[in-house]
Amino acid sequence: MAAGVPVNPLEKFPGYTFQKALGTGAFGSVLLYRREISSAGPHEDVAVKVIARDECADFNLVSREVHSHRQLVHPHVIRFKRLGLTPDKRFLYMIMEYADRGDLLEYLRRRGRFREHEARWFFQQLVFGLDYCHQRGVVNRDLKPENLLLKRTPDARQELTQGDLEHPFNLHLKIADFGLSKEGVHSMPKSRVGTVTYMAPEVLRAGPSRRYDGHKADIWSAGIVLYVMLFARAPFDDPLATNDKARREATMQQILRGEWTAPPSIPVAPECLDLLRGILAADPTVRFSMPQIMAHPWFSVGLPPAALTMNTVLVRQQTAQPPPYEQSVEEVNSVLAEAQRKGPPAGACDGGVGIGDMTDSGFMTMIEEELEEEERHGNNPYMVDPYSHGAGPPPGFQMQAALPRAER
Ligand SMILES: Nc1ncnc2c1ncn2[C@@H]1O[C@H](COP(=O)(O)OP(=O)(O)OP(=O)(O)O)[C@@H](O)[C@H]1O
Repeated sequence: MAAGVPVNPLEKFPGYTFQKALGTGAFGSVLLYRREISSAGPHEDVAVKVIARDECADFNLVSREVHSHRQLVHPHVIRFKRLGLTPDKRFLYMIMEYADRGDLLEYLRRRGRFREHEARWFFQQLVFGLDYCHQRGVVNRDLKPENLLLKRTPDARQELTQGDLEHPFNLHLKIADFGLSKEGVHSMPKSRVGTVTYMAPEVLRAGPSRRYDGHKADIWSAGIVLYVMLFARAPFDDPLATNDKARREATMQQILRGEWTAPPSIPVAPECLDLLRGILAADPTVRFSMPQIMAHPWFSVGLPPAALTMNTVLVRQQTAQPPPYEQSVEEVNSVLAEAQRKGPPAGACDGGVGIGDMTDSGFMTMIEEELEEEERHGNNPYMVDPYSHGAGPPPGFQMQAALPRAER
């Protein structure tokens, strides 16, 4: 639980019953609640992200996350439901759809690398979710297995005693975490954000005078996710580096050189390698676009033809008639405005997890404003030391072979 976040911040809310804490991120804690839909019976489980309203909260990021996320209504995107302030006004909360099977990284750890058709199943879902976000004008910029959540399909729930419920085909993948996303006119961001392992070369090279196309950068990250699912290791990495900083530097250099290979000990179909080569092309102008990925023979196996046009139809419908949002944009803006006004502090932020600190993967999440500030001071933001914010490397931090998640 993030520092200062009460055990049950919604305790005064009728109809909400606290279940358990789900985890802690850079900007708050996520809690599981059961919400009554009607007093007679039906209920739904929701994930509630709680963010302290003190100096730990960066309202630009929160506002960006909420506005990007709110408008995305798709089977492969976690649904945003509502934003509010706790009755004591000390915490912002964001109510979202709950994904009950954890994240893709944990799942990979539990199950080991996926077989090709299993990796394809998740990759297809990721691509459909991402393509939808792009068509709605939102680039994610932080795609990684930790931000891809899994939820049992409704059928799987009905067959509780049947077979392997943890089988990939019983799981739906949903993109979560739009904290680093950008919308519309900003879709050519000029900054580097995201987690190094999943960052495209042009993102590492970006600067105030060097913009990059966030769509192509997201496609690169999706390609890294596919590689990780197939081979249970990252394509760019130096596991033998003596320390985390050296490892990060080596990873960045490898990404910039754009050199990667598939482990010969794990054979995959030539079409699969062809797709990976198209996506992990260092030059974003020749990198596969969404339509190229969707038309690729490895990708389209098992898909009904209608699947390929589903997003275009959905986006057209949602543009003509906005989907039923739980909360109007005016209500969201008024919560954000109230949250930004001076109010009672929510308590000390001893989590040390401010901008620029270590992420799950032990790499730094680089936030644009900070990087631009670095450049204004003549520093190379590429060289920003993730430990310079006083956090230091997490105690006992050690990357596992390929799929690291540091203890918080
Ligand atoms: N909708 C959700 N359903 C189920 N679990 C969730 C949901 N949203 C977040 N979680 C879990 O809660 C934890 C914290 O999530 P959060 O989005 O705050 O941070 P993060 O993605 O881990 O980190 P960061 O925000 O620093 O990238 C994660 O372990 C995540 O898997």
